[in-house]
Amino acid sequence: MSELADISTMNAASEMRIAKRLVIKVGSAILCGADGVTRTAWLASLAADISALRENGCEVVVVTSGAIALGRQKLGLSGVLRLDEKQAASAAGQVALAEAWQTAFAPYQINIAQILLTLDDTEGRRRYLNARATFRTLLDLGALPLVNENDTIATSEIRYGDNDRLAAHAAQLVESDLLVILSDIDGLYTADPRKNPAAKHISVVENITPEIEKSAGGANASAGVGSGGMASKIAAAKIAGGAGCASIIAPGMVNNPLQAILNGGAATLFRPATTPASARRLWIGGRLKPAGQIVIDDGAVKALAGGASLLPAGVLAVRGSFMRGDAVELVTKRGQIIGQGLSAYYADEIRKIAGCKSDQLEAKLGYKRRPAVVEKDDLVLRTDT
Ligand SMILES: Nc1ncnc2c1ncn2[C@@H]1O[C@H](COP(=O)(O)OP(=O)(O)O)[C@@H](O)[C@H]1O
Ligand SMILES: N[C@@H](CCC(=O)OP(=O)(O)O)C(=O)O
Repeated sequence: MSELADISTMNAASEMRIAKRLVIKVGSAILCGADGVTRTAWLASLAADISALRENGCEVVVVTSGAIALGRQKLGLSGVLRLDEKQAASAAGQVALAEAWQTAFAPYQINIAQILLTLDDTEGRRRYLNARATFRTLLDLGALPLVNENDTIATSEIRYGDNDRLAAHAAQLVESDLLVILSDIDGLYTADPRKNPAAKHISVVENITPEIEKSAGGANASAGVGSGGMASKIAAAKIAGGAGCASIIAPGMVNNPLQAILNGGAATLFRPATTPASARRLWIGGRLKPAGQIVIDDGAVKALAGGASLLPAGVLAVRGSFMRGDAVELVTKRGQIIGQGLSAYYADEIRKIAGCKSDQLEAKLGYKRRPAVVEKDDLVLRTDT
C-alpha cells in the first residue's frame, strides 16, 4: 500500500501497513489474565510482531499496564485495594513487568527502556520537552520505550485515569501516526455486545460523534484487573485523533495480535481529522502566546527555510525573559517575524551562547546539551501555516 492510497478505502490493516511510528497499548487483563500471571507465550508472540514491524522501519513505543496486577500477587494483597496498597503493588509489580518485557525481547537483542509518566509530564511544556527528547533519543538508539503511569506517586487528582488515555498522550508526545489499543474485544460495537447480542461491529469510525460515545456506556470500573472500559478507549481515540494520530482497537487475547490486524482480522479504525504535522503546526504556530523573541541572521533564515533547526551560531539577540519550552517568535535583523517555535533553552542561556559554534557551547554553559536553540520539529515558519 502506498502513501498515496485512496483514504476512503483505508481500514485497520492498511493504516497499520503505512504507519511509521506506532504506539501499542497492552492492558492488564491481556498481559496477566484474570489470575495475575504473565501470559509469557502470548507476550513472546507480540515481541515477534513488534520486532517484525521494526525491521520494516516502523518505530514502536509500548504502553503497558499490569504493574498492579503483578504486584498484588507478589505482595500477597487480595480484595479491593486501598490507594496506598495499589501504589505499593505497582512499585513491586513494575519490576516484574519490565522484566517480563525484557525477557520477551531478548531473542531479538532489543533493549527495553522504562518510562514512567505522570500527567504533569505531558501537560507542562518543560517536562514535555524533556520527555519527548528522551523518547527520541531512545528510538534513535534502537531501544523499545516501555511506558506506564507512575502509579507510585500519582494521586487520584493527577492520574491520567487509565492507560488508554495515557497511551493517547504518549502517542501525542512522540507524534505517532497510529495508536493500537489491544483489547479483550475485537473493536467497537453499536452497543456493548455482552449486554446486547444484536450489537453490530463497526470497522471504521470517521468521526467520534455523541452517538459513538454513547455506544460505549460507562467505564468498566468493576473489572477484576484493569480499569478502562470501551469509553476510555474512545476517549483515547479522540485525544489521539486531535493530534493527527489514527487509532485501532483490536483483539489482544489472540497470539500475534499485530500480525492478525495486518492479515485483515476484525478491528475498529478511528480516522483522525488532521495529520500530526498540521495539528502540531496549529498548536505551536497558532495557539501558544510568544513569551519573547530570538533575532536571527540571514544565514539562519535560509537554513530554517531549508528545514534545519535553529543553531546558536545564527542567533544575533534575545528579547524578553522566557523559559525552556516557552514559545518564542523568530525575527530577522530587519524586524520581520518569520515564525514561531518552542525554545529549547532559557532566554539567559541563549544570551550566553548567541553566535557560538556548537562545539563551544559546553565551555560557555558549563554543561552539555543538544545544540539546537529551537529544534526543527518545534518550529513553524509563517510560510508553513
Ligand atoms: N460499544 C461497545 N463496543 C465494544 N465493547 C464494549 C462496548 N461498550 C462496552 N464494551 C465493553 O468494553 C469491554 C472492553 O473494555 P475493557 O474490558 O476495559 O478492555 P481491556 O481490558 O481490553 O482494556 C468489552 O469487553 C465490552 O464488554
Ligand atoms: N498503571 C496500572 C494500570 C492502569 C490501567 O489502565 O490498566 P488497564 O485498564 O488494564 O489498561 C498498572 O500498571 O497496573
